Order: sequence, then C-alpha cells, then structure tokens
Amino acid sequence: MAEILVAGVDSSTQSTKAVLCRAADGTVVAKASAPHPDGTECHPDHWWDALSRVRGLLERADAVAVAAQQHGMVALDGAGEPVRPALLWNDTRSAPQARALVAELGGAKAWAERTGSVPVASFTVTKLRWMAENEPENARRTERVMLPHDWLTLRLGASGPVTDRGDASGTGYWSPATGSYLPDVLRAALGRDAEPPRVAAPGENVGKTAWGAALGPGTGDNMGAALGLGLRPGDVVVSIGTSGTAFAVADEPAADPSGLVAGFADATGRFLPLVCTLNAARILSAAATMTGAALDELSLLALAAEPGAGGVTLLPYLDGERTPDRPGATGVLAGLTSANATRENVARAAVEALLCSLADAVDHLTAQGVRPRRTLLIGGGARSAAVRALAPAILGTPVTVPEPAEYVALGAARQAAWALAGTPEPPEWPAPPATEHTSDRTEPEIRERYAALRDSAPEI
Ligand SMILES: Nc1ncnc2c1ncn2[C@@H]1O[C@H](COP(=O)(O)OP(=O)(O)O)[C@@H](O)[C@H]1O
Ligand SMILES: O=C(CO)[C@@H](O)[C@H](O)COP(=O)(O)O
Repeated sequence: MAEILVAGVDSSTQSTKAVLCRAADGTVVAKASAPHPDGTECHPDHWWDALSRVRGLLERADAVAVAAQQHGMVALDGAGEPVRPALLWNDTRSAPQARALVAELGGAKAWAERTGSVPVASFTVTKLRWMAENEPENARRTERVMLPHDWLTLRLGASGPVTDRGDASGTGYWSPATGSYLPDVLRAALGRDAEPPRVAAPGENVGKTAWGAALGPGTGDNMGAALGLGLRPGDVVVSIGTSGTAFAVADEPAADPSGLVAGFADATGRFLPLVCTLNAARILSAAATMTGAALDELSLLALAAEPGAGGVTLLPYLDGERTPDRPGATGVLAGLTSANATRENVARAAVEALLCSLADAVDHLTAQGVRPRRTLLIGGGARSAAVRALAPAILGTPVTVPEPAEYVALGAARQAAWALAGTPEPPEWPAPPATEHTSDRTEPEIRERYAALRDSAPEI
C-alpha cells in the first residue's frame, strides 16, 4: 500500500515554504519554497502565486494545511474579491486607530479581558478602522474579513470560509476565553457589519483540494511552530524570523493589561501567550548591509569582537517597534568612538541588540506567570552561529536549538495528518534532534546598557 503523505505550508511574510512529510512520523520527504514581494501590504494573489509554485509538492499529499503570517487584513467584497491589498502585521499606519479604539472601547484592561490582548497596529481590528477612516469606499464594499491562512485555505478547497482559534485570536474581535466572535468590536472598527469566517475545531477536516486531499483548518504561523515543535508546558520558544516572537503553551488564557503579552489561542485547544517584535532577522540583514558582509561573515565578525562590542550599542527599532509599542521609532547606534568604530563591533552590537530585545520579550512572558524550564531557539536568525553562541549569556539560560527546519510548515503538516486521522489529539511525531548551547557567563552589563538606550531614546 502507498505510504500516506501530508503537506504543510508556511505562508510567512517573506516567502511560502512547504514540506511534504510521512503522516506516520513526520519525516520530511520533500520541501519547496517561493518568495513573496517585499513590503507591508500585499495583494493576496501574490500568496496564491507563491503557493502555486510549490503546488507540485502539495499534489503528492493526502492531506494539506496552511499556516500563515498572523493578523493580515484580507477584506473581501460581495464577489469574494479583495477590495485592496492586504495590510500586513508589520504595517504600522493604523497606530493612531489602535490608540483610539483602545480608548473608545473601555481602555486597555477591558480589551485584555474581552479579547486577550490590547491591540496595537499589528492587529486586524485596527486595520479595519484605518480603512474605514481613510478608504470609506473600500470599507463600504467589504462584506467579509479574512486572514492570510483562511483565504488560502478557502482557495485550496475549504467547504466555506473557515479559520481556527489560533489565527482568530489575533484579530482583536474574537475572545480566546469564550471562543466567540465579538461582532460589536468588529462593527465599531469597520463602521458596519462584515462576516468573519467560521472557527473550526482543532484538527477538523474542513474540505477537499482539487486533487482530492483532505484539508486541515490551518492556523497562524506561531501556532504552527508550537504544533511543529510539539511544545509542552515549561518550553519557551524564541523565534527569529521577520518578526521576533517569544511564546509558550498555557492551559488558561492570558489577559495582560500592559499589552506587552498577547493572549492568543493555540492550534490544539490550549492558549499561546506571545510577545512579538517588529524587528528580528532583518536587524542582522541591516547590519550585514552596513558592514558590507554576507550573513555568515557578519556572524564571524560578531564572534571576533569582545562582549559588549567595545561600548557600541544598537537600539534595533529599524522599522518602528511593536514591543515596546513605538510605531514611529527608528534605530539608534550609540557609543561610537574613533577607537571602537569597527565592523566587528557593529556586527556584535547588532547580534547583542537582537538578543536583548528578545530577552525583554521573555521577561514580559515570565511577568505574566510563564515559568520557562527550557528555551528553544528557532527561525531563520537561529541559523546564525553568532546568535546561537551569544544567546545563552544574554538570555541568561541554556538554549536548545532544534535542527534547522521549517517548524511552522511542519506544524501545518502535523495538523493535516490530524485532520486526516480524525483523532481527538494530533499524531505523536518524534521531537526533532537539537543541540544544547550554554555559557559560563551572563551579560547583565550588556542588557543594562541596552535598557538605558531603550528607555532614553526619543521616538524619531
Ligand atoms: N545564516 C543566517 N544568519 C542570519 N540570518 C539568516 C540566516 N539565514 C537566514 N536568515 C534570515 O532569516 C530570515 C527568514 O527567516 P524565517 O524564519 O524563514 O522568516 P519568515 O518566516 O518571517 O519568512 C531572513 O530575514 C533571512 O535573512
Ligand atoms: O504578528 C506576528 C505575531 O503576532 C508575527 O509573528 C507574524 O505572524 C509574522 O510572522 P513571520 O513572518 O515573522 O513568521
């Protein structure tokens, strides 16, 4: 009998990645990828084109599921056509609308209690308000609001518009605590009613592709990574992709009125408190450009410098920042002298800044009661030898680095296998091989210098 194969897709900010796996144990038998255009808005057709380029792999699967970047606003007219390009999670234009919505609907505590999160510009709800204020004709034509993964899942053959708890929890108009939509919040943002997709049960089979494969409901990319890693209580994931994220699975919903921790749901019926930064792997790309080095060379340069980068500190809020909520910020390179202005120190300052920003993110999680027993480092940025080497000292804990793999796509594939099996729980797949990284020192001075710059830099 032919072996059962399942496919998972990660339609992330920068690209589409797909893996084909054995349903029995998750062994990857093929992978493929295709790039997305750069920018903070994107017509959904670009995601479909990228997905079409990996379709040959998907067509070999008996079941498929799609995980994708969270929050993107896909506003559709009555004919199901996007009324405008999707506004992505990293688009900060709706920051004023986020502030206004928080004030209008009872303040930060009320939002955290009702939706699990205090919305910043990344959240879909704030993008709806931006469209209502700035493009009233597009808002008027909007009949349905979807997210990147829902839209792709529908086009692949879902029997109707459908999403999952994980991605719904990033909209700002769904309650992780009650599992229901908050239509009054959506209406207040958009100025009219619009239909969100039905929220499927975890592991539900939601339809069939054109080639007859079963479809899992899909989820947000961070929820996909949690499923792909088989996350357990006590595990904290630090992911360095386009975004930086720190998250953990939890049995109870989070509701942080400071807004630093988003109280998301996961893809299995549990919860996923998460901190997200706008700047992560691109801090390294920017430093590579600044130093004229390729990414691997940047890593060598950073490792050649002393800890503390000779006194050079980078505040890495290059594209504005989400945590802390400083949408208008830019980066700052501080402490330069004629003696320390070397490529090595600039490279080191970039790696240290990335890790300090993520160490702050882990601190925000622990302030909300997450008790890390293990820190897992994943994402494209974890491929940097300097990041792996410096992480234990700056995060202040041993770091486990699972072998480089597309964990979001793997999580989607595991969900596809779950939908195919129709079991109450996802199939057990073995944990990936991992390396342990430790340090005999911690770096409180580096974090202190970073914190001083973070807390004193003007938002320019
Ligand atoms: N060896 C490396 N060193 C540093 N950064 C890397 C390396 N390899 C890949 N990256 C970065 O990782 C990012 C992509 O990571 P990924 O987790 O796939 O992100 P996303 O899911 O947001 O598309 C890119 O910005 C890329 O530059
Ligand atoms: O906004 C968030 C999480 O709240 C981001 O994590 C996006 O989901 C984008 O992810 P990547 O493209 O970085 O994987």
